[in-house]
Amino acid sequence: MFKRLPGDEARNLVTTTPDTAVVFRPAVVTTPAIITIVILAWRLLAGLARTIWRHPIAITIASIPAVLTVMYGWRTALLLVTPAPVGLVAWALSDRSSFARWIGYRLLAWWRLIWVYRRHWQSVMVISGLGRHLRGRDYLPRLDKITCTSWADTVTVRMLDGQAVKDWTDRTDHLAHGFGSPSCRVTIAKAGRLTLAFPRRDPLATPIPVLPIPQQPTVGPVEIGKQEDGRPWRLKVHGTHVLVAGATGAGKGSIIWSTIRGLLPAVRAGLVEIWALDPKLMELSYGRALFGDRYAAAPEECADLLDQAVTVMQERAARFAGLQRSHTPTVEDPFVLVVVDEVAFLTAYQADRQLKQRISAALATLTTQGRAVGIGVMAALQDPRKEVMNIRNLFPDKIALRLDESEQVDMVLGDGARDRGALADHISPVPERGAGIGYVRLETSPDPVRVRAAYVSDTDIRAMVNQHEPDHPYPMTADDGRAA
Ligand SMILES: Nc1ncnc2c1ncn2[C@@H]1O[C@H](COP(=O)(O)OP(=O)(O)OP(=O)(O)O)[C@@H](O)[C@H]1O
Repeated sequence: MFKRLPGDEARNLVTTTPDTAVVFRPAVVTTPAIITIVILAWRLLAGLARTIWRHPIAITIASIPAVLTVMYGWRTALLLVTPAPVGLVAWALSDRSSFARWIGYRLLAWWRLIWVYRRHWQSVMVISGLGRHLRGRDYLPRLDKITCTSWADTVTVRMLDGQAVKDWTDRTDHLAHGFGSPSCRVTIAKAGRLTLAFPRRDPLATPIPVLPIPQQPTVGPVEIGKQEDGRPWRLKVHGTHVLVAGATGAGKGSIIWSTIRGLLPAVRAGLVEIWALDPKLMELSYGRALFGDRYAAAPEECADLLDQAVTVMQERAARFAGLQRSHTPTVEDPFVLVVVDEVAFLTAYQADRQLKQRISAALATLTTQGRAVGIGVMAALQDPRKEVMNIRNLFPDKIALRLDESEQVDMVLGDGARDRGALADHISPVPERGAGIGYVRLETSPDPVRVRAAYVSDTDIRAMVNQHEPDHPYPMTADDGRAA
């Protein structure tokens, strides 16, 4: 127990014994001013040398005007130097993206390094507990490199010896707020080094309008929206199974419909069949004509349709055995995508035990053996708990849209996904701001990617149906509702 004592050295004097007259006075050695000046000058020189060493091009460019002024006087220097900034402005105005790539983002990175990261580094590290203050010295993780993209800063750091990645993933909140960003995502760059991504703005803040139907038939990854870095979000459906989890109104429909839309030309070419299970009688019934007689709503019909899919799967497996190990879609053996909206209606909430077991067994069979023979399952559900969906781990690719609770994120995307920045429970419940936004964790990568699906409105679905099947038996009119 330390006790502060009054007096002129109060800050430095302590005693371990309460109410005692014994006082330890630290010896104060006055450093001569000249030594302090030499140390400061040395630090200044070392800093200058380090800057020249690290940024030779920037230093050369910055010193050209000064050198020209000394050699030829300021008028000539001004005349010689002016074309450079004028040229840069012209470049920026005429080709913004190449200017940003070569000059703009580099300048921004330098500015953000000085103004944001270096300025706040020490305080954020110490207060968040990632740095240590021991015996008067700060031990801080090293800030290595900053790069800027159109939407985020990527900061490479070297961890302190003995630190674990979890030490950082546990503190993403501290880091995000400390550096003035809405979030922070941590990925491993290499042993001992991490990459922290701090978004500066949200490129997914506004809804993405429906994407055009592809010109060519494709079963390859289907473009269904945009990734956070601005690149298209292409969802693989052939050769995998996809689980889409999200609370009510999270936008599961936009993922299902964007996928169907992207596959339409292949459906028309006979390379893909979409089998729809719509136990809620809401989402898929609206585009029923696209599925022909591969559409089921009543639980018994759904069970029958799933059994049919299993039969197709087994028949193909028997035929392919020993001949081919992967499936190539053909008109004879098209890729079958079984789309299930609200799968829990058929499993957890199904009162008929026998039917429930039949459906669960068929789904488990398809998800364990279907992908090699060209049968894929895309299932949507609201509640990802194991009691509701005990086969969720059989889906290699998972998408977490807005979820109600933070624990649900790891249930959908797997352990540690939320720590790695998949904040699906923070997605806005306001449809314009949050519907269709989610995090994807692909089989091949542990790092969740933030995405937004394009919004396929009722009018778009109607247009798809009318364009695909002008003579279909379920004509769509402007008055049709989704629950038709
Ligand atoms: N990608 C999107 N972009 C913008 N808004 C969207 C998007 N997807 C859906 N919305 C909006 O959110 C609303 C709810 O979407 P949707 O019905 O697809 O959610 P859901 O997850 O299927 O909900 P539920 O489980 O209750 O059926 C839509 O009516 C629409 O207004």
